[in-house]
Amino acid sequence: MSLSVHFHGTLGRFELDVAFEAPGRGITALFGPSGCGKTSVLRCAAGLQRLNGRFALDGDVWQEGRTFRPTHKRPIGYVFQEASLFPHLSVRTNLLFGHSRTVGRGVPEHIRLGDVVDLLGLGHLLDRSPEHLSGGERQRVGVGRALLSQPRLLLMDEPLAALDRFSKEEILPYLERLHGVLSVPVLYVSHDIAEVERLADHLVLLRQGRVVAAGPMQELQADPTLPIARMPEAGVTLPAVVAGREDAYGLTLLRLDGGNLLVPGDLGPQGTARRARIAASDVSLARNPPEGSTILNALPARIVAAERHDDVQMMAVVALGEEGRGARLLARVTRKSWDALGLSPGQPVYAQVKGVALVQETM
Ligand SMILES: Nc1ncnc2c1ncn2[C@@H]1O[C@H](COP(=O)(O)OP(=O)(O)OP(=O)(O)O)[C@@H](O)[C@H]1O
Repeated sequence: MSLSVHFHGTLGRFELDVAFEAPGRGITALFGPSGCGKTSVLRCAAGLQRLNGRFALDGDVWQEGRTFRPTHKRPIGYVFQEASLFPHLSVRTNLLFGHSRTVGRGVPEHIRLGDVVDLLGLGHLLDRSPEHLSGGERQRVGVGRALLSQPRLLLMDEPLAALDRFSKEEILPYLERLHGVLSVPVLYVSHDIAEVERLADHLVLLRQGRVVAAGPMQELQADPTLPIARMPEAGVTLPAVVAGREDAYGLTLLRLDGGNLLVPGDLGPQGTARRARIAASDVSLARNPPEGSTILNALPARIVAAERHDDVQMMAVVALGEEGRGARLLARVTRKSWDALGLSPGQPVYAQVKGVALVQETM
């Protein structure tokens, strides 16, 4: 853990008291409903807002007691909802804007123009004017510009919120590549759970200025007591590796921790790393190996926890593998079948996976 965050104080009538630790690598998402304090935490991290508390990155203290490093002395890149690019400068010059103010003044260059151009697919746009870019392209330039200022921390505040669905889909794969390629940690604010699940490795759930839970994405997703498990789209995102093909049927075998899944399509050569999303509504439970079913995937697992979801449904957490030591899935099942099968935590079951949505490449 090398990002240590604690801010407390009041903003107008809003009380913020947020403390969490996060890894010094990868994307940490701050997620919660509108007005819960996400942007305020980011502004405090940037030094744009001063509340009491402490902020340290890799042991380097930016705020503590009377110590308060002003924004211009914090090695951060900040990406907002809309990139404010200079309209009279080319994309290349816009990209290099922060670069000249850091590398030009002796800051070591750990992120180079060529790397950013490759990562964000900007090669064909370099000589264009920002006025002739789509919304998604502008945001990619905004991200590139922030990275080229050689930040040690990237702050992203709803970077996709202003984009239409099509542009969002276009830019997401570029952002997905960020955490695989760069070692710069990212604090990422969003109120869109689908976006957060695609991008983040670590999650901080906020509510009314407080941290509800913080931890690795997978762990929090599989906690039936948290508000994200109550959302209709609840599910888990698991690391997976392509383990083989069934060419005759157009299927790919994906290896998860504790079990294998057959999924449609060509997901790349053996060994390709993927992120597989399995929705709670796509998992059902059986006490015996299912016979005569069209469902391809029935994985041995063990029930580890269960919560009543509503009047009709239960939310169960199952851990894959006969011993129940593997990855955890959520399963939303009716209370009626839960009772009829006499299910309870500790029992061995078969998790029937009806569908695997979103299978992304990770690098
Ligand atoms: N400088 C300020 N003065 C007074 N109130 C403030 C200030 N900054 C933030 N607030 C209040 O703090 C609360 C949290 O705001 P914040 O923008 O951090 O929430 P958020 O979770 O990012 O919301 P959204 O998702 O809608 O952007 C809001 O009620 C806001 O009005």
